[in-house]
Amino acid sequence: MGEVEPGFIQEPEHRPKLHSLQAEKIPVIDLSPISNHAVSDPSSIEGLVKEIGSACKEWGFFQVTNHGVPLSLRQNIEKGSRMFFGQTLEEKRKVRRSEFSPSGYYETEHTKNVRDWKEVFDFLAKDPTLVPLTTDQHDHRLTQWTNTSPPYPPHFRDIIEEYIEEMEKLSFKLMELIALSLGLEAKRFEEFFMKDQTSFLRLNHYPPCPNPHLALGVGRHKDPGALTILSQDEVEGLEVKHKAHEQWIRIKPIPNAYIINLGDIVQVWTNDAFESPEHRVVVNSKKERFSIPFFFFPAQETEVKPLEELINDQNPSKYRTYKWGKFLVHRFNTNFKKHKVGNIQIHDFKTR
Ligand SMILES: O=C(O)CCC(=O)C(=O)O
Ligand SMILES: [Fe+2]
Repeated sequence: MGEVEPGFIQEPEHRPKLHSLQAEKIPVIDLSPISNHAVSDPSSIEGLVKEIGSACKEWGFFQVTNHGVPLSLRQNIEKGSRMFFGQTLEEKRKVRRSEFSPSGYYETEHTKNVRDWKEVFDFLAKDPTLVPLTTDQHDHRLTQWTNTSPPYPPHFRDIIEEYIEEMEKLSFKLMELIALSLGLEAKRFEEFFMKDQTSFLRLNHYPPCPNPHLALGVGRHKDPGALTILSQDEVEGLEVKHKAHEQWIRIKPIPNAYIINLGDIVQVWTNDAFESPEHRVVVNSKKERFSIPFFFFPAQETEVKPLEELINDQNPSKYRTYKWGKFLVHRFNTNFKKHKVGNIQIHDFKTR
């Protein structure tokens, strides 16, 4: 990626300030009380559940330490990602994603119709992943997405698969803590993910950018799934918008911690008690940056709507039900090409 061509340039109001506020305040939560076992005795983890609940309420964004993911596995995948992106464009394009499956390499993603300053490799957690064939609400046919294997570095696919298993384990634990923090049973969310989840892992590479004040690594957006577990390297760039102050805040990398953010599905399930935070990635002119988000997505047939237990006459449902699979396929189709209209958003299902 050489010049900042017009397709990358953000409208003036969305261009980044290169000296943003530092987020010392983003909660850092120690998961050691649950890192080696499932959440069996809620009373032993009351403090932790409270911390999770307030982090979700105030930010929808937090970091976790002592999360139980082996460091060696993280180092292996980070090294593999550097080696993969270090290849020539010609090599990487041999494993390009296609119109028929989102897995593979691509460097033309658009967020809100502006091109992102990044290149990406996507890998599905389940191979095959079952999804609707079309976005048409009345079309019940399904299709399968399958993975594209990165041929280099050697054994990279095995490393990715092993890493995804750890991401899934951590996601289930976090969803249990979130459920408890809402006064629900720990396993309340499990059914949506046990069979046919549509999660995927993304390797992001943000090359140095000659005009970092004009472009973004990823434009402002909310993640559409239930939650995201992000590994970022030591180069800063991720920014989150604080709900109350409306300011962009830079997340300071903590070595070996993971950044967790809630996605739109949790916002709908909780009827806006927890919100999915808007975030973006700023690039810089000197250093390249790598990150690895895991997007925890439910099964395609999931009907997303506020949970019965969390709505009542005083707090009626704010959303119409939508089918996750249709939403996902809609997103995939619009991200793949530049479109005149914006992406589908949970806002489209808002009733009040
Ligand atoms: O690279 C990052 O720090 C975050 C990337 C991100 O927000 C995304 O891929 O959805
Ligand atoms: Fe994101």
